Amino acid sequence: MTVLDDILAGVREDLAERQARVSLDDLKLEAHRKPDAKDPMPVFRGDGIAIIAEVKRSSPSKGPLAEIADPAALAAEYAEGGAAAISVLTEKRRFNGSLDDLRAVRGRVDVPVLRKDFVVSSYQLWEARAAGADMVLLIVAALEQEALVSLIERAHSIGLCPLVEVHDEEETRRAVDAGAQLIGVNNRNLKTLDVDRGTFARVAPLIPSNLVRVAESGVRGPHDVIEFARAGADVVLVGETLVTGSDPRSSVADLVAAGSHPAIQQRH
Ligand SMILES: O=P(O)(O)OC[C@@H](O)[C@@H](O)c1c[nH]c2ccccc12
Repeated sequence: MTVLDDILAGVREDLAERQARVSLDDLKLEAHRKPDAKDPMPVFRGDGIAIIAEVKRSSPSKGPLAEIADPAALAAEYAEGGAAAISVLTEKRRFNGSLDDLRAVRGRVDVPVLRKDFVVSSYQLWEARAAGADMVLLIVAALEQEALVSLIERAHSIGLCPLVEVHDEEETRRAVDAGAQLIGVNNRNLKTLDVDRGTFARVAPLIPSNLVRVAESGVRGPHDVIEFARAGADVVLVGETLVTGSDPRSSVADLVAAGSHPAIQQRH
């Protein structure tokens, strides 16, 4: 059993509990009352490298990372530093996240918000929209191809922008075939939790150049942003470095500045 299988088993149990408490119809009603979702794609395709900054309390590899007393205040600092979007972990058991964290962040920032979780059912897409998310993560390694295709389509129809996550060549082919427009290459293998920063550069060439490429995980600072940008990233997603650092606003600003370095060739 891989770490991912283990996480997914917990996710399914928690999901069944929520489904027993809140009907899909009620969720849909709540989702329809929300203002329209914000489309992150124009900014992701714009000048410079966009930074997605993550609210991450804990990780399966390291345990607790940071005491985040006020996730909305942290997200506001990220946005002030120039983050193009905010990612919020909502998985409970391994990441100590919640939809309450997402709602709090949504209430504070104007930039698009990503629900970072292990989505296996369209119920979770409605939950995301009802909590005010604009984007949702879909992990190829966690989904059969048919489910991946249908969750991508369903996300679009709800107004959510799916970020489709891969970590090898085969998963990348599946993501492209499934119609993903925004593909995240996770430098961390979710089956072993190992980080290999070479993953992005290896896999990115398989992503057609009209799609948007996101480099995820393992960013220690501006230097890594420049490396991923040189390897073809349009967007870089950063968590641990920001939550464990002392000044999230200026840390994000430094990453944003690195991403507009003149040595980086723009692809779009
Ligand atoms: O903390 P890091 O190494 O900067 O990584 C952030 C993000 O990429 C990571 O949290 C992540 C990427 N894909 C995921 C899928 C599920 C949970 C978490 C993740």
